[in-house]
Amino acid sequence: MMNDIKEILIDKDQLAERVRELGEEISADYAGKEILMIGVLRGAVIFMADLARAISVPVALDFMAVSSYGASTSSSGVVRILKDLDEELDGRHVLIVEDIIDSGLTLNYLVENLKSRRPASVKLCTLLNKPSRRKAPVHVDYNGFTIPDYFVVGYGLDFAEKYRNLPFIGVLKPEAYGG
Ligand SMILES: O=P(O)(O)OC[C@H]1O[C@H](OP(=O)(O)OP(=O)(O)O)[C@H](O)[C@@H]1O
Ligand code: HPA
Repeated sequence: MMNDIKEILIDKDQLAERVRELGEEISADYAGKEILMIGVLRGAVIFMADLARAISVPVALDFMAVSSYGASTSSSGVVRILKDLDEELDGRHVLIVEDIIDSGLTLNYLVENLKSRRPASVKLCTLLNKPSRRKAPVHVDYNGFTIPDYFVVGYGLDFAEKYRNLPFIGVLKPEAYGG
């Protein structure tokens, strides 16, 4: 797997430190409340597992699966719900957890979808943000790192289901995705 990586963009220690900071900020903002963390499968799982343990207020976990990419490096623009929530959102404080916001199409759709279920609040936390690629507006409440327009993998992020278990965020060599 390492042979396919051009450079390490964010190493393991930088990830751990930023997750700790986000956890502190979120814990302070939600003092006295309970958070329903909604992870967007599958990429957010690793970030979410670490972030949940960095938060000191009570959290409940639920997951949604949506798809807009398939085995491609650019979004098709069509968001499909593959798995819906098990929890009701009525009166809950929802924190959506994502690994990356790229075109914004996935989150633009998801935020509106979740708001329509009458939660007490909806906020968004993303590990990575590529604002230069935005096609649809998304309000980001908690942002781990703003990154340039590179196709990145690792720490949950994949290319065609590969590289999710790398412990860092790395830039994929173009030849690894046929570019
Ligand atoms: O801002 P956008 O352009 O919509 O892109 C962001 C979405 O794309 C990725 O998911 P993907 O569909 O690759 O699924 P995965 O999480 O299973 O890898 C990522 O996890 C976000 O959900
Ligand atoms: O850079 C990326 N890497 C992996 N998955 C993604 N989904 C949107 N952008 C990316």
